[in-house]
Amino acid sequence: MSQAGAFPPGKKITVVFVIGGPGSGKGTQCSKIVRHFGFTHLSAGDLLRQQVQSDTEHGAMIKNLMHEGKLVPSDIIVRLLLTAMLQSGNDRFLVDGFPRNEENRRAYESVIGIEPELVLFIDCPREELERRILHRDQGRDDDNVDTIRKRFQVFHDSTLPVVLYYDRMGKVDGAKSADAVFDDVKAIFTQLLTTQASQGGNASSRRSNPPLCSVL
Ligand SMILES: Nc1ncnc2c1ncn2[C@@H]1O[C@H](COP(=O)(O)OP(=O)(O)OP(=O)(O)O)[C@@H](O)[C@H]1O
Ligand SMILES: O=c1ccn([C@@H]2O[C@H](COP(=O)(O)O)[C@@H](O)[C@H]2O)c(=O)[nH]1
Ligand SMILES: [Mg+2]
Repeated sequence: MSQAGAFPPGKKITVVFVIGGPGSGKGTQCSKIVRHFGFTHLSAGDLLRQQVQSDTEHGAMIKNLMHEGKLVPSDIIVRLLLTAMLQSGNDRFLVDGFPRNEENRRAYESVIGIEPELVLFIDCPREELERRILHRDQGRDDDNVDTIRKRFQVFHDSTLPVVLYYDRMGKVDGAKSADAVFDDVKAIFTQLLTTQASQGGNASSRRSNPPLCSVL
């Protein structure tokens, strides 16, 4: 059953999914969007890492799956996202790195049920992604050559098909500099928020709107 009713009645909630390969700059762009457009950034990976660090009920299982580059069960991540959304008090959310597969998408739809108004897809060649991750130096357990290969495989096999499910997709060239990518992101968000303001409502990602940007 959808939890959209868990939000204050009459409050319009805007959700944007931010998707891209490992190291494509999702977190980097989300920080800029937060500063510029006042969204709350919910990184699915960060929420899971917090669970590992706080040694919670599922901490050990999550740690092992992440180390293997595998996906954590949908119910866990959806519950974390919903809790973070409700706690934030905001009405604009960037969901970074989720959904990762079809099962994630369905679980989100049935539990949270707020259709994303945009799927921002950050496209970047694999060699560049690998280079960035191996230079990231943030102490992430999964930033090693073996796990990176597995994460790429999951992205290619499971995540890309989910991106294609959505009509309302904004695709940017993530191989440019972070500031140049943000120029493109800014244009997409400005268009989204302007359209929302003029329509006084949602511009849902599954309605027959033209894509904001070129599709894959
Ligand atoms: N456009 C860019 N050009 C060069 N380096 C970048 C760019 N965007 C981000 N980076 C760098 O690449 C690394 C990965 O970026 P970031 O953590 O934002 O990616 P991500 O998509 O969130 O990755 P993950 O899926 O692994 O969480 C970081 O070190 C970041 O500083
Ligand atoms: O929806 C999700 C998001 C993430 N994971 C797991 O976390 C790691 C790291 O994710 P980042 O987005 O790169 O921070 C990912 O490889 C998965 O193991 C997940 O299971 N579900
Ligand atoms: Mg990230």
